[in-house]
Amino acid sequence: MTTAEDLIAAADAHCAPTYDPLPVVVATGEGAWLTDVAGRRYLDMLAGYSALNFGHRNPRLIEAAKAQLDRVTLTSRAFLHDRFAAFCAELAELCGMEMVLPANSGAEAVESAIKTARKWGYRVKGVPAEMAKIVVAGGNFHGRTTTVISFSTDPEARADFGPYTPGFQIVPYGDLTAMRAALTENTVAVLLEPIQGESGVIVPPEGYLPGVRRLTRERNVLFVADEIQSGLGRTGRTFACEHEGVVPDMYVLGKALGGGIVPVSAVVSSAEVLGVFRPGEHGSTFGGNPLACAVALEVIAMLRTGEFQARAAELGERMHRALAALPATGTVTAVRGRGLWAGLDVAPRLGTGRQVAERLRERGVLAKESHGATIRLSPPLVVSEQDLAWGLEQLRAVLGV
Ligand SMILES: Cc1ncc(COP(=O)(O)O)c(C=O)c1O
Repeated sequence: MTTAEDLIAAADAHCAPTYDPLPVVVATGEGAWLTDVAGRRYLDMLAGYSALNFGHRNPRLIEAAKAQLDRVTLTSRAFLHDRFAAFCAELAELCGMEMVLPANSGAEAVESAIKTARKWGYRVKGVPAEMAKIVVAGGNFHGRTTTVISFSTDPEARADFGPYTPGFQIVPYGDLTAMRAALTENTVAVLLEPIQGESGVIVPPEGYLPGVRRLTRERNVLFVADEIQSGLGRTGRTFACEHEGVVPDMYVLGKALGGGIVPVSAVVSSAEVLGVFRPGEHGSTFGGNPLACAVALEVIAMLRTGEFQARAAELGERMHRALAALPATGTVTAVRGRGLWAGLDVAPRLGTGRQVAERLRERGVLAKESHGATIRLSPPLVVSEQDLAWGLEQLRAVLGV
């Protein structure tokens, strides 16, 4: 039998070393649980960075995917297929918008949103050629492509990948005064995560998102919400923006939209904004493919029930109540988050976030560190109350409380 050690060594030998995965080799998954090649079970408290909101191999999604596999899987956009119109219409409706630009990965959708905002700036707002500016926040994470890392403030993500794409201005996250000062007549968009995921689950101060909405409306600037990680139920609402009653001009979606089965992403906006394109100006061979549409349609139908959002809100409240007790123990210096999503900063005496993640793994819980001392928790929204409580018990045991 091939052991986990053999498989890890083979992956190390043949895969570009862009990741440093925990030493576990998964063989199967179901709901909130993964099983490794030796048959050991782990509670998945990461859920593919929120791509698995509906759990591993969700039966409804598997059924939708299998049915579509038996019909047609790819046409490219050269021909329409019979799931495409429904996918666009239903996703637009879920977002309270009118049009969809389909893509595959999160970064591709962010790139598409940037291109959309620039076209809109030149064709609708009347910004002079090559002058469009997009305002983004410090600590952002929007993906790994060259344009997207051009405005990253994370040296690790950015170093040695230049030359960088111009046209972006970085302001501190959560600072409305800085945002107001940054908006000029050539600003076409503000691009923000309503909660910053990769940075450690940073929730902006109350009033920030409505303030950005007000400012962008006053200055005729598009408010682009990257809800790739925060959206589709994770925070207890369909969109994180909803917690403050904010409706952006554009949503960027990905991850959970494909139910953890197929990569699906999209830009969703008004007909005025997405209608700026003409055929030939943008495209994607796999964007909106039949398999992606079939799975995403089922994801949308599941979100329409409101069941997953309610579950994230209820279990999230329990989780945050349990986590809120940790700072008093001196093991954790800060707890942040919303819904079934949390970032904890571990006290330095407990070691690095990575070391804590390793100790969690030894106890049967998979979670991931981010940036040194932070541990992120984002279990599938289908996790049972008992399993979640067990996972949090393992966390307390690792912290020694
Ligand atoms: C907010 C946000 N935007 C964009 C991305 C990039 O998505 P992908 O990895 O699918 O390109 C991520 C991924 O973590 C994300 O969290």
